[in-house]
Amino acid sequence: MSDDSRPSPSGTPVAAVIPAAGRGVRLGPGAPKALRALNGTPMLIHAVRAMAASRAVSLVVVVAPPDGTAEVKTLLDAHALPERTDFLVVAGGDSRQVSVKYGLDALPPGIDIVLVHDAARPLVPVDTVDAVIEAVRDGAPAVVPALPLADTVKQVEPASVPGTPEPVVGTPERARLRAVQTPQGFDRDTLVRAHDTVTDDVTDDASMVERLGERVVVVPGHEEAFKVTRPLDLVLAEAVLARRRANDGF
Ligand SMILES: Nc1ccn([C@@H]2O[C@H](COP(=O)(O)OP(=O)(O)OP(=O)(O)O)[C@@H](O)[C@H]2O)c(=O)n1
Ligand SMILES: C[C@](O)(CO)[C@H](O)COP(=O)(O)O
Repeated sequence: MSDDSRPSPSGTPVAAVIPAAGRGVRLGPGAPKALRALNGTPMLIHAVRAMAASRAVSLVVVVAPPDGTAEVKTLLDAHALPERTDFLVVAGGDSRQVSVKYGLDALPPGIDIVLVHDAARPLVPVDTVDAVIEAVRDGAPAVVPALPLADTVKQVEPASVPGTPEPVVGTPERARLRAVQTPQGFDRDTLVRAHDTVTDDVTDDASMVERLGERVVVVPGHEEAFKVTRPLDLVLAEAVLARRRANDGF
């Protein structure tokens, strides 16, 4: 998986926090989403390999389902992972935000850049990971990979009577919208401050940094960094893996 011929990027060590404690309700009944198999390998292992494929990443912290830390440790031991990377497993919380916080709390000193990467985005290419790291090293306190939208987006109000159509109240200019992926990359102190300060419910870490008034920038995301959320996404993920196998024997 990792290409050890790739030169190691210079700079401070980078850690990746992988929130993997969700249940995967939208995927349907079964094991916690991160532990479900893609091409015979747990989604989480694909995500861990995607982070460890970057030669800049020296530590991966997996935030496991609270009742699944032993199982996750066993999985990490059972799968071939780069020896140059260290791994830690901690228990997650009730929301993604809390799970990420628990991952941050486990980071040792000496890590200056932190990636936060969904276990549910198992197929992000290493070039995207490295592009995020590079942008943080270039001085941005927060970096998100993102893609332009294919669909037009409408803003709605809740329906006045449940079950009836929702009124549309606006159409944001699509050219200025981006669909945001992970890994999101941060200056560690900035991200820790955001998690210590912001109490609103948010759906990504960068929006916490935005609330601090700090600069957040976008780098190009990748279509293979999509989030496995609903059953059709599993079909797409298997197809991407089959294409990779056909192309380069992955
Ligand atoms: N309490 C939680 C909830 C989510 N996550 C993680 O956050 C990532 C993105 O969340 P999402 O895709 O929404 O996963 P789930 O919360 O599992 O999905 P659902 O909302 O369908 O239950 C996933 O890797 C998930 O494991 C987490 O670590 N802790
Ligand atoms: C962090 C994220 O993947 C960026 O698109 C997304 O916001 C996670 O959202 P979810 O509510 O956990 O599905």
